[in-house]
Amino acid sequence: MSDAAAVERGRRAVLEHFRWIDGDADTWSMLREPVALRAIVEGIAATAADDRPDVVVGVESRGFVLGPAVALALGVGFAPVRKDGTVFPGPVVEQQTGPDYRGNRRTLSLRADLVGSGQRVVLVDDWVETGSQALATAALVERCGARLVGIAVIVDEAADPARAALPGIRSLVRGDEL
Ligand SMILES: O=P(O)(O)OC[C@H]1O[C@H](OP(=O)(O)OP(=O)(O)O)[C@H](O)[C@@H]1O
Repeated sequence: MSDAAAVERGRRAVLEHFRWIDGDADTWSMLREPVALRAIVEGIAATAADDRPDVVVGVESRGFVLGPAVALALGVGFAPVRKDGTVFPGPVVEQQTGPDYRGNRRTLSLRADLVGSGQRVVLVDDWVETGSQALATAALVERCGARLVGIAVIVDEAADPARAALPGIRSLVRGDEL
């Protein structure tokens, strides 16, 4: 069972600190305040705990901030999903995304030696909208012989087609609450 009190503390922190800035979502300011940062990290971890991950993955760049913190809270390790042909030594699998919320297509990469065959993987990020990056991450994880069993984010604004194709999305708030 997830820790409902921790999820609620995370949710309150997001609703208190979230801002729109010139029409763009600001999910950085909420991480600046230490009590909110802890509440958000622990809240995401509480939502993800039921998925019993062996490893957390996070997509560059906001997933690199939240992912390791949530992994620490869950007592598991972290593996990065990098974007767009960056130097990434080791046995790498690559996957192109569909158009994201800005219409951009990305090439995501994951090191196959960091995700073990048969492992349960949870994706941690700040936001899911079109689901393009989450879908590509699911494909990468599968090609490593593992399985994406859940997605844990601050904000769930997932489009219906992506939601149907993805594992369960757990979030602190929905997009229409912001
Ligand atoms: O559901 P989607 O349409 O794929 O969008 C969600 C993704 O987009 C955002 O990242 P962004 O590409 O803005 O990169 P950033 O974290 O470097 O700002 C967000 O952090 C997710 O990773």
